[in-house]
Amino acid sequence: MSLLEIEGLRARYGRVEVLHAVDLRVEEGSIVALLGANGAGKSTLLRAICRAVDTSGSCRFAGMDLDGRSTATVARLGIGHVPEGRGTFTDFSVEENLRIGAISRTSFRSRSAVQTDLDLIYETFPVLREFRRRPAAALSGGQAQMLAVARALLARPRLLLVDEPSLGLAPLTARDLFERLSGLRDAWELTILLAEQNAKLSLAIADRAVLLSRGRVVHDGPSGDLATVDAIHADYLGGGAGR
Ligand SMILES: Nc1ncnc2c1ncn2[C@@H]1O[C@H](COP(=O)(O)OP(=O)(O)OP(=O)(O)O)[C@@H](O)[C@H]1O
Repeated sequence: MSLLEIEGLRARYGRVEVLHAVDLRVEEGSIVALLGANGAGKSTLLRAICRAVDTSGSCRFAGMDLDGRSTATVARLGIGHVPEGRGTFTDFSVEENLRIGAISRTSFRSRSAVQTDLDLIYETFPVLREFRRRPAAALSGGQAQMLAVARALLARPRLLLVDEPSLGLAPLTARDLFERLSGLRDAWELTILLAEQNAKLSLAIADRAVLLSRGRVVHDGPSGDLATVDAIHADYLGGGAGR
């Protein structure tokens, strides 16, 4: 059984369908890159998994049917979402943002477990420790992206959905962030579904790549395969982002 099993998933905004019968499997412990040009449907697919958009079709997480569940329930079941644009509370301090991430679990996990995870976050992202009393608004783009990922981790998700983390980052900053993301898999026993336009960065850390084009999966294969690289080139040159 895969951790995430999606079959025939459709999603729409109002009357416009933007995902058309998408099939996708994500194995536990893997990193899967969800690639595609602007408007391909990557963000919508992540929102559909979180039940934040009108969907039909089958979506199962750890064997549980997500149909009819609320976004909050999906989060409690163990799916963390780092949305495009980060979604941190800019007036709050870095540490307040992190503690907000842990709220969903404080009822059943002790405060010391949260503190242990905070320490682990600060080991992984030392700059967040350094700036923990600063407002999130004062962080650079790369630091803000680290905070967004870190905040999602504090809910202890099994599956982390990360939307376009490289957006707006300088190339070196983006590479550093992706290397950290890759390291999180082991340290946090995570499975990661990474929606990205930047194919090169994503393929460097992913086990598998799924290519979306106009709301359909047009390729699904190991990230190191030539067929995968060819499919991405063809799609991006054909009408895509060309990065
Ligand atoms: N809130 C919305 N209301 C209506 N249409 C939307 C909405 N969000 C996205 N869309 C449309 O859905 C389609 C898929 O968009 P989506 O944002 O999922 O693509 P994407 O692959 O994530 O693109 P990008 O890389 O630019 O973020 C696009 O045609 C887009 O215009």
